[in-house]
Amino acid sequence: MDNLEELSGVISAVRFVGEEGFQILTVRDAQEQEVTLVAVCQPLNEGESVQARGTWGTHPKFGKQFKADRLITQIPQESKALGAYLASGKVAGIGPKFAARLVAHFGDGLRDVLGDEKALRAVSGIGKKKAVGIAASWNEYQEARDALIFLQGHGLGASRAMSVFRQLGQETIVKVSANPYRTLLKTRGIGLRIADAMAQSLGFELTHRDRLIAGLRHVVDARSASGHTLATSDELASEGAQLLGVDVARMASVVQLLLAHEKLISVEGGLVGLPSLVEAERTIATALLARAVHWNGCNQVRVNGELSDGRVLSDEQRQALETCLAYGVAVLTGGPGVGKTTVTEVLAQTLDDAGLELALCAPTGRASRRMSEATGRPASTIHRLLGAGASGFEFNASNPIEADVVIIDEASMVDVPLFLALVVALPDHCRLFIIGDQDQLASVGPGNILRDVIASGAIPVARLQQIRRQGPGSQITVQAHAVNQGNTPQSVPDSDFEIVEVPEGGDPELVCRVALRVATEDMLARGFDPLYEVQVLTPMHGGPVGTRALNEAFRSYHVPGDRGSVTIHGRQWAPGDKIVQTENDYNRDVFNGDLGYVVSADAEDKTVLARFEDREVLFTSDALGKLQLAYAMTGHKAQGSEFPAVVIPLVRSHWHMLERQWLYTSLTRGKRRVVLVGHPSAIKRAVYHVTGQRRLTSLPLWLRQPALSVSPTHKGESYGQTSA
Ligand SMILES: Nc1ncnc2c1ncn2[C@@H]1O[C@H](COP(=O)(O)OP(=O)(O)OP(=O)(O)O)[C@@H](O)[C@H]1O
Repeated sequence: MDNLEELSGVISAVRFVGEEGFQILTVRDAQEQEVTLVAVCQPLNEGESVQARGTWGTHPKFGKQFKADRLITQIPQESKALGAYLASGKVAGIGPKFAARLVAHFGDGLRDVLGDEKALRAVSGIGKKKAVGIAASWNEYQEARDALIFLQGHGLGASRAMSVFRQLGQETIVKVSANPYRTLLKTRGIGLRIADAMAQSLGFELTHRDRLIAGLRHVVDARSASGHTLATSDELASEGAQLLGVDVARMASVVQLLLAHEKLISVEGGLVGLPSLVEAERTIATALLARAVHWNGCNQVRVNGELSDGRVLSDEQRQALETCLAYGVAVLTGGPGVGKTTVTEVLAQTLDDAGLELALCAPTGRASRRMSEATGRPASTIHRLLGAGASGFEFNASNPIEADVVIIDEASMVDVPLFLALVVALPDHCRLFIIGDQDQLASVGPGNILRDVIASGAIPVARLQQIRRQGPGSQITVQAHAVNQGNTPQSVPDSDFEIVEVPEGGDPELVCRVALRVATEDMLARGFDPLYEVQVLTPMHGGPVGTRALNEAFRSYHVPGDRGSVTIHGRQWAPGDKIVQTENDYNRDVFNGDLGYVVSADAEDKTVLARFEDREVLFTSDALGKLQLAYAMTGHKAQGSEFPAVVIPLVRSHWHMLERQWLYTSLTRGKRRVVLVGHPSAIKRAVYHVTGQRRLTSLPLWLRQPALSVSPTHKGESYGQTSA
């Protein structure tokens, strides 16, 4: 049972109508008291009777109000009230004039005839067309109302009910009653828990086939959301059984059912996966193996290993370059400062000199800009290279990109769907070089491309191990390698790496305050601009030292007293606010992970003007949800980006998120200064805690299966048959 209270009354005023059905209303309740009702539901009008369930609360500015969780409207029976209701424009074709005529003609019987076009035609001034229009509109309105009552009656909140009705339309009741799982799970915003509650309310059995299938699909989706493309059948059955509270044998038979219907695909050794992902990995393997052969064209390329600035490649780097030049596909990998960029530069120059057309790309906007700066050549995001737009990718298997060589940087971030899109869009003759550090955090999306390709042994890999970034002050690189090898990092005086320890056991907010001082006053004293050059990275969003708390603290420092801030959709925007884009926006040319600064915000137009590097971009209301404050961000969000200085607060309360790969990735984001601030035990935990869980994927299987190799486009020995 919920603890919701009831409120019923008649709407006496509509005070505010926002987006997505958000409304603030005045309601005259049964005691003739005027109260404030806040609801997210279908548009309501004055004169309408409402019955709401929800909670009373007090808004800091607007005082006492009732927040509705469920809300149904009642259509008045009494002719005068119904006339006022219709006069408000609720039913298409009826305004004040016709409402009055209808009331005069039908009196208290009006409600019963509104859906009957023949009866309506008896009223003077209502012809056939008008009568048909009114009846249709009324019936539609009634159906909508019935659907909302039905959905709420079976436990959906008012705003969810409205969203479901908007997506399913007039057939809502029939569709949902017949198969709540299939229907509701296809609608945006509804997950298994809600669909299941609805189905239970409709009387579906716990062992209903649709419930079991929906549960199993949920388990499979959750696995791919955490990066796997495969699972064992036993795992799926037991996780599904636990989720739904049914026995494992029953779920095991559902796994078999989905396999029989090819909704799951069996790989080998009891492993199963989603057909789309497994097929994608198989296609990737085929495309890579086809290129893993000696490439004749480059025998003519002369490699002298000299850079324009006089640097000469080390032996290790030269070997790496030669491996890349010898094959149609190769991986160039290594930790920070080992010369990946340097080798890429020479590789690109050599191939360019050979007259080949190059395309350089990286998974994020920031990484591609950095690649371009480092190599002195144009580079784009992978999405941009593939011509991504609202309707998908312009370049694909039937319309390949025009390039002889593709070099992709920060490959650890690329997931299976994006890598698939890239490899299928390569022309047959195109070579592919994959550059990245396999010890960085894995891609957000499913798969483990870089690690899998390296581990398979089927694709040539050039490994760089010697640190080339020299100098006594250059400790970031040294300490990053130490962390990667499981050693506790050391604070080195007068270097670019420092640890500021905060005593344990006290208030975790102390770490937040010390981090603030380190990232502002201390950085300023060392010549860094705290707003533009310093980035704070933390493992999580919540808690006293998560992004939310840190952003609040840093905002108070950078925007004291909310200087010049305006409120749009309940969020504050102030000139100078540091923000990050959280999804790719091709219309605005702003990409996931891009950092910007608010220039101005307009409460009236609900727009925010922000500067991204040297461009100003206008964000309209619909795009604001994709922007977040970025004084502090998670290490995951910063993947692929670099900053002049990085401050990393670490506290014991981050415990379960503290992990070596995360720390390694975060501290390699800083180029000129990195400071760890926090509890010594939290730093140790981050170094020693290695999440043993590897992603279970099918790419290594396909790469190792010789039967899968396709005949190479270019004649030559395949990689596995040579001594390279
Ligand atoms: N052969 C070399 N001779 C002299 N300096 C070198 C050589 N190779 C690399 N360096 C220098 O070492 C530093 C790191 O090299 P580079 O940026 O290529 O490494 P990276 O692996 O791309 O590093 P990160 O991943 O941290 O960006 C640079 O300052 C570079 O100029």
